Amino acid sequence: MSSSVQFIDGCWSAGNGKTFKSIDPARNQPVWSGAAADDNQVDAAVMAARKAFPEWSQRSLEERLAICKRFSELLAENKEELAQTMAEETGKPVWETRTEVGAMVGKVAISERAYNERTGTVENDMPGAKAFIRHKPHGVVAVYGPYNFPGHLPNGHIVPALIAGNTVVFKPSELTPKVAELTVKLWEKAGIPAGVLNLVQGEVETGKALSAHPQIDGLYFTGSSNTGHLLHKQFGGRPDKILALEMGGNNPLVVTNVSDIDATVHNIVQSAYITSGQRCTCARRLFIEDTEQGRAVLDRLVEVTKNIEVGDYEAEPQPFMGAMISAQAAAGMADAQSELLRLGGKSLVKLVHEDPKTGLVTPGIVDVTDVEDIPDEEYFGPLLKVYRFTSLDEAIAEANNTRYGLSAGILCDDEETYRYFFKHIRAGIVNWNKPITGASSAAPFGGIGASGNHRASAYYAADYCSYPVASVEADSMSLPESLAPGLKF
Ligand SMILES: NC(=O)c1ccc[n+]([C@@H]2O[C@H](COP(=O)([O-])OP(=O)(O)OC[C@H]3O[C@@H](n4cnc5c(N)ncnc54)[C@H](O)[C@@H]3O)[C@@H](O)[C@H]2O)c1
Ligand SMILES: O=CCC[C@H](NC(=O)CCC(=O)O)C(=O)O
Repeated sequence: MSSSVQFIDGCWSAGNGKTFKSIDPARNQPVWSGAAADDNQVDAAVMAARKAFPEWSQRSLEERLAICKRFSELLAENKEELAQTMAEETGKPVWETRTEVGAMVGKVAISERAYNERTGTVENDMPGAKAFIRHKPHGVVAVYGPYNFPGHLPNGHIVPALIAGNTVVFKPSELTPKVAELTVKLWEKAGIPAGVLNLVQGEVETGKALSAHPQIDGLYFTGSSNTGHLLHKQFGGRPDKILALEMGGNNPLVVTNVSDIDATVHNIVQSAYITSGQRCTCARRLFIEDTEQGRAVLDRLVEVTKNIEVGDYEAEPQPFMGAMISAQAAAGMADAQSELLRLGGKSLVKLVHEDPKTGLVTPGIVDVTDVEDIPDEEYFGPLLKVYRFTSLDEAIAEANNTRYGLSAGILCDDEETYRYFFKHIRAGIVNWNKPITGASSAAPFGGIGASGNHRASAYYAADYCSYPVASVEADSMSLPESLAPGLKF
């Protein structure tokens, strides 16, 4: 059991709340355990961030960046240890967790560029004065992370928030506390001043205490749509607080008129099954034209899917898919499959959760073409629903028939078809002949509908990390030549 797991005001201390633990889902072994932060500790973390804000926000951008750059170097130096810990806590194969650490390393340079380009200073001449656009940090912000990218996604809020001059209270997923602890230790080593970044570990109670704290100025959340909606309700009537929500999706991928069947299937597999289907951008619904060619794509997809390697994160050669986050999550996917079959879906590839003690699960495909009233749910795992269609308009209408709107894509040879799709599809990420996962940190990242609240992250995270200030400035004053009616001087 780790004893000092909370990082508050520059000091590590034990939690005063309930003990919780993380489990290696591939091997069913304990990884980490510690006590949660109770309400008083959450309060202490927020107040430490409040106290640290004036000094941190008044530092020059260069000074703040120097610490962030040192953090980025330390991430690179500690890549293997962090990637190994991510693999143990999430079950993701190490080839993938190394990529995740790489994305964290790259985030600092991208966020610096985004800060300058999107929230830098703009100066315009006007008669007898200058007009300026400048930006100021909000103050104390809470950052919530999900388990599927326990390093990269919270990092995508923390780095731009710190660059902009905010101070942060970080509440990681309770399923990946060790990754959070290691990451914050690297920030400490990088020289982050006391109180500027605080870590409160714990389960939902800790999250609730933080989101309800009156002294936070904003909350940046990446996680499920359910939790995001709860937070949105909680922030109702609080226009003074900034809330950025990055949530899930029920993402469609359309296939029509493709000549390279293997390339098509590769894009589908990368979209549906990477990270064992545990990416918010994963394809959940595959629309395939009911033609000879469409059927050939589907047959090949079934064949390739049956051969996808699933296994332990350290296995050599490496599997494409590791374990899901928990045995419970894997069982949930098997239940989702049963429900689709009960509703009339036809299994094309059976998702199998063989060992109930682990999160290891094989990928599945269910043909739901003839099923009515399919739940508009994000099944967060390797289960793909197939819809056979006869007209593109019908496919697009069904693709849009969701409360979500995160990612969408089309695989087709013809550019006109893509342009038409682009015009009619509703999502924050729309790709052509590429997987719909693997979004770039150098682009905005967010969805519409139940997927987000129009505060896109990644490159646009800079936007929600500060507020714009408009100023008209003149270094001297004089009476205008013509006065407004009714004024006498
Ligand atoms: N759009 C994106 O950028 C993005 C990226 C990754 C994951 N996701 C989504 O995240 C989900 C998986 O992550 P998860 O299961 O860890 O999400 P989650 O919503 O269960 O948890 C996210 C965080 O919120 C906290 N939390 C949970 N309930 C809370 C409450 N009532 N009040 C305050 N805090 C609370 C958790 O402790 C955790 O820290 C999927 O739905 C996925 O699509 C979205
Ligand atoms: O699970 C959700 C995130 C998936 C991932 N998106 C990003 O990495 C966005 C880029 C960023 O935040 O820097 C993906 O699209 O695979």
